[in-house]
Amino acid sequence: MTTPVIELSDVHVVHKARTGKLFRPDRVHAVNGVSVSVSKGETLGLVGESGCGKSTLARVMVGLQPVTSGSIRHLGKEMKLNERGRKELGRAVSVVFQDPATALNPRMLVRDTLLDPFRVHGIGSEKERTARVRELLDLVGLPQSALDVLPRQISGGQRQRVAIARALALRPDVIIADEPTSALDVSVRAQVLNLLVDLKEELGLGLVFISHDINTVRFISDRMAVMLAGQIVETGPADEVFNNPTNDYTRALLSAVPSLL
Ligand SMILES: Nc1ncnc2c1ncn2[C@@H]1O[C@H](COP(=O)(O)OP(=O)(O)OP(=O)(O)O)[C@@H](O)[C@H]1O
Repeated sequence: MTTPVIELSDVHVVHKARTGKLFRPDRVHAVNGVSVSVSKGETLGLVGESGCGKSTLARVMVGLQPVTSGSIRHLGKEMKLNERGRKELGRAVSVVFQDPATALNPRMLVRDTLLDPFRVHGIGSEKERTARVRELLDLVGLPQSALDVLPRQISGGQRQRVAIARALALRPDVIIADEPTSALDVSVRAQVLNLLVDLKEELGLGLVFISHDINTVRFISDRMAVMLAGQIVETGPADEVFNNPTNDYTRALLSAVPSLL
């Protein structure tokens, strides 16, 4: 078996609650003992309803969220979440967020948005950076003329392609796509999903696809993990989970019965 690119073991994250209302717990156990991994060339689908801890888990994987306990390994090496470890994880794993309208700087030309990761990490000469930026546009199916526009001058689907290009800039091993199509028009959702799948295959990436929609997760994933209240309650090959769910909550998601939780 190949070494997973990212492997989390028994990760816990406890947030301090945002408001200290009466009768409301002052702590939220957002991730409660999660062990999960993703390998190169594999799509792991993470499904669960709003508030179950998916985004917190995504932030852990990219090194942005300190963990209360548990370990994170990158290519078998345990990562300490100090400045160096965070930087290493941040290069190996990148994220595509839900809404490209807010994820992209509205005042930055696409060219500068794509050059930014190289500038921040001090990588390459100006000429090498420009060549790589042109390559990135090709990879995500955008014309070179897109370099000189602002995010608001292109469509939502094109903006998400820019966000995907930026996520690919530093040649990560893993891309985390956190509800990457929910803010887009229905008509362009399938195109963006197909682009992610094509890129995963072409570049041998690990892809973590996060969604509350189990049907989309099944369509895109090799393996699926179902999350409920900070825990993974079911995991396995996507078709198996979809066709023979063993957990009641997975069954509820599949039959689209509104959950009372
Ligand atoms: N920085 C934070 N401080 C305090 N509580 C937080 C913080 N981030 C998340 N939470 C809480 O932790 C729980 C899990 O949130 P998280 O955003 O990870 O879930 P999610 O499944 O991604 O939800 P959504 O799909 O709505 O983003 C929620 O109860 C949320 O309110």
